[in-house]
Amino acid sequence: MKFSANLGFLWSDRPYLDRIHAAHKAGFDAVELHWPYDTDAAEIRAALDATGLPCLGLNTDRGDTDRGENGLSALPGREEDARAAIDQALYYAARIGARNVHVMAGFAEGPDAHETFVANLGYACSKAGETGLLIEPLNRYDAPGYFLNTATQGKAVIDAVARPNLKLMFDCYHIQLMQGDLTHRLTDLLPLIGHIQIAAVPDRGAPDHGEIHYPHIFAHLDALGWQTPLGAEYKDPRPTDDTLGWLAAARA
Ligand SMILES: O=C(O)C(=O)[C@@H](O)CO
Ligand SMILES: [Mg+2]
Repeated sequence: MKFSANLGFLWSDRPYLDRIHAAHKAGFDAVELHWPYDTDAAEIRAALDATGLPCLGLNTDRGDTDRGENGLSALPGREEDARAAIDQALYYAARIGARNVHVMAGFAEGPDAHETFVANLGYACSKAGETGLLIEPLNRYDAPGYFLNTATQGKAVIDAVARPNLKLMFDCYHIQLMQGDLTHRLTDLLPLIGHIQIAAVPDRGAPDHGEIHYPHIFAHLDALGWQTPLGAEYKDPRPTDDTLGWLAAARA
């Protein structure tokens, strides 16, 4: 199994460029970013080229975080802002060679939000070119009021958009908190999944403790033929270099 370092969380005590080199030194196979927009894309690209690490993805801008926004694409009436965020993410992704853009839904509910999300995702699919698009259900404990909460709802949105370049970001941490049954769900949804992330449940630490026995998940994904690096997206109180025993164990 291969692994991607999510540099939104791992080594978050240092600048993005240093995080890429830290991930390389630690033996990760890829990296992924959250919101790298304050860092010059050419510099990120140079660090990726220097390390040989592919970048698996980044997120659309959240909007006005001072007002608590966490994505714009499911917000009725905010289509112009949502599409500007999609354009910005696709442009940045193309410059650094990122494989995917995660289009963030935001805090919204109801049929109008669903329709808005579907329309904005349709726009993103038309503009994405070679870049893949992802949507990610977030759990209700960390993100109460977020539009997209379950893999089941994610599938309904993907079915409604009906475009081959839109897939599900299956974050085992969020799905375990909302629905569980990870083994069957990964099997059933595999054709729709574009990226998989991991963290311990419920504390979102390194994937070496808690409710999810990750050696089983890794073996299961291996048996299913999954090859894309799994995104290590965890927040652990220890310095990142001290949390990587799970990575060594998975490699053994
Ligand atoms: O929180 C997560 O999980 C993510 O993957 C973020 O990129 C989106 O909030
Ligand atoms: Mg995630």
